[in-house]
Amino acid sequence: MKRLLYIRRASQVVTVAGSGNKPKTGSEMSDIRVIEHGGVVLENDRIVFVGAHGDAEAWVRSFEDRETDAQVQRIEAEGKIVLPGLVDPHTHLVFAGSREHELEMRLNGATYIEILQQGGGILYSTTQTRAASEQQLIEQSRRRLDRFIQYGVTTIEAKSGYGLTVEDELKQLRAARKLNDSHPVDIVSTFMGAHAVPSEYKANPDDYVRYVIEDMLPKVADEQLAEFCDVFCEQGVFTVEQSERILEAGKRWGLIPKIHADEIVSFGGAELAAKLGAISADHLLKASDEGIRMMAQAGVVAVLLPGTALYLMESPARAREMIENGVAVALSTDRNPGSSPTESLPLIMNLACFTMKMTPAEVITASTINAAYAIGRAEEIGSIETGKKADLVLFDAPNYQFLQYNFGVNLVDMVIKNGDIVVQGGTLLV
Ligand SMILES: N=CN[C@@H](CCC(=O)O)C(=O)O
Ligand SMILES: [Zn+2]
Repeated sequence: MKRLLYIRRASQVVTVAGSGNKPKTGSEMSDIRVIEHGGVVLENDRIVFVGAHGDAEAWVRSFEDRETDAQVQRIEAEGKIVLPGLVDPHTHLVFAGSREHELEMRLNGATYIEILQQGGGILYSTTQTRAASEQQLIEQSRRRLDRFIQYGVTTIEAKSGYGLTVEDELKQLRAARKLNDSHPVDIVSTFMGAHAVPSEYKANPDDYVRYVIEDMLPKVADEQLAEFCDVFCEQGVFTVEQSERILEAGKRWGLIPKIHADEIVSFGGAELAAKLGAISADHLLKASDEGIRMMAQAGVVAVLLPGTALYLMESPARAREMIENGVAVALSTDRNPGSSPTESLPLIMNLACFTMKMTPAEVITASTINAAYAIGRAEEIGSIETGKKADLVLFDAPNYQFLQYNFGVNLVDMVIKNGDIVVQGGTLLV
């Protein structure tokens, strides 16, 4: 028997359609294709119709005439807006513990990199993650996923990078895979063995680079545990040359490059992303003019993380210059234990408006279709178009601007994942 879910009379359906086969750039980022008083019809896990109310009613009636034993569940969405399920293209989901003790260190003047170089930061989380079992990682990360979906996020990318040994990196990636199989949020995995140089290699960072290339990458590829390879390319972490070696090796194993680029200093990360044809370069607080120009030309998506800039008390990335120069911009929480402990992508969307001067329409593009491009999923998710996955979020808002106008509140009313209602009235059902 066929089963339809029909969301009717939404005050707006924000489809974010029309990107063709590339991310939205420049003025396209403002073109979010809103249908006033619209409806969306889902059949099992697919979108089968989207349009104005009258057309949606006619479509469903004709369907019911044809399929007399079909089940149609109607969801009244008056006063609400419907968006594609939000996509978070940069998280460090799987780790153990937390680092609240670092907040006061930073308030007293210690920098993020100084804390890392003293064995704290990423290395502190590495110690905790190494000590945790795969099952413990799954349990801690599942709670984070539950919060993600309550904020309307239906797909995330998740990186390894708190193991920094073969076994512990594999443990993180296997945990992500099991979570993907058991939780409604879809997880796309990235191998990030080059997140920091572990203490045991402090004196010989190049040996660690070799270890990542020769010992970690083949195993990750062999178990098909990741689609992307990422590197923290930063002064005091991995040099441009080391990053290039790792990402080129990743490519040889079929992993698509991503880069943590120009976060703390202008370091050539954006330029390297363009040179390697990376799918995204992320952070970019200190990206150079030339780096921005090269990214636009090479079609590298800029994944911007304004929550991290705020948390590190730094100026945010130059989103306006990027958009004006033709770079496709996406947004992310950067969920991690040390520089962005939040699952609230809607808060990040607020921050993108208020700290980077992105408009509400650009922010929606950046959190849906462009984010989907940043993780190679744009054919399936990121917009409300027939044939795409039935991943939707309904916000208790009369129009899309209302989302950015309100600040730090969760307006999610309903989340539909693969055609199933998983959040209703803001409450998690699964
Ligand atoms: N900058 C490097 N990595 C993470 C932070 C990881 C951590 O501090 O634990 C980031 O993207 O912000
Ligand atoms: Zn990160």
